[in-house]
Amino acid sequence: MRIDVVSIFPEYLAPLELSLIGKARQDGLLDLRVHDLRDFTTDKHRSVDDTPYGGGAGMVMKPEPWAQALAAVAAAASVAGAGEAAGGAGAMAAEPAKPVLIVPSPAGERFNQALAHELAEEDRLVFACGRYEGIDERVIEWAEEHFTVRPMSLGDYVLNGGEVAVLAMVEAIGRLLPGVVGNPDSLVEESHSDGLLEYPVYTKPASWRDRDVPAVLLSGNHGKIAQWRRHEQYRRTAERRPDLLEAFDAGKLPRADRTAF
Ligand SMILES: COc1ccc2nc(C(=O)O)sc2c1
Repeated sequence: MRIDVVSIFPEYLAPLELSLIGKARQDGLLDLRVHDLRDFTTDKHRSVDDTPYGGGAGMVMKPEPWAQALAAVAAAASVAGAGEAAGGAGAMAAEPAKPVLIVPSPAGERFNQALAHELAEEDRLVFACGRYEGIDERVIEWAEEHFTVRPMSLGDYVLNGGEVAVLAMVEAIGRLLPGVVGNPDSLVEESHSDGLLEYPVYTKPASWRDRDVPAVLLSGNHGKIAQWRRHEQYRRTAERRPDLLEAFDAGKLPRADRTAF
């Protein structure tokens, strides 16, 4: 997968050079490139914002730098994509699918684990990090010609810009790519992988500050352990995220067990 991120604060994306995502980049599992929006300005002040039409507080990001930056990214990525799609030199170049352009925004669709899995299947993702009061809306309209545009939000709160949302989304998506996480089994039983929150985990010592690990986990009875873990998932989800439980089919657990917590 190739990911391009455009931002006026490229250094904000430095954490993506660390840990699992950083290693995935070094191992060639993820081709992630960060671009400075100011490199696509033409004035001596490298300006990227201006006052809002209609008045109001704050500034709005100018459309032309964004169009220049996104067109450059689309062109570069499509060259790479065409090569891949055509199976190398000599073959007829297949028309690559339009990259997905994710625009972090409080006015976007809510990002979640299902979307992380969906986006992890894409060949290319482009992220446009807004700042100030946002990006001139005409950029989003124009971008539809070159991208599948998806405004996306981390949650019902407002950040100062898109970079923090991109850090979270790139980590959530990148860790799902083949080979990034050492043991792919660890992706199976984590929160939201099956619609429920994950069960509690414990390690040595078996007794710590007068608190003992649940005895079932020391029993060696794998059937009982699986049953206990499943029950804990339901209990935690009911306590902390009843909204998820509503979305989760009650038919997967006999009614009698559900009333147990
Ligand atoms: C101006 O760009 C912004 C501003 C706030 C904001 N908040 C987000 C969120 O996901 O909460 S994304 C985002 C982008």
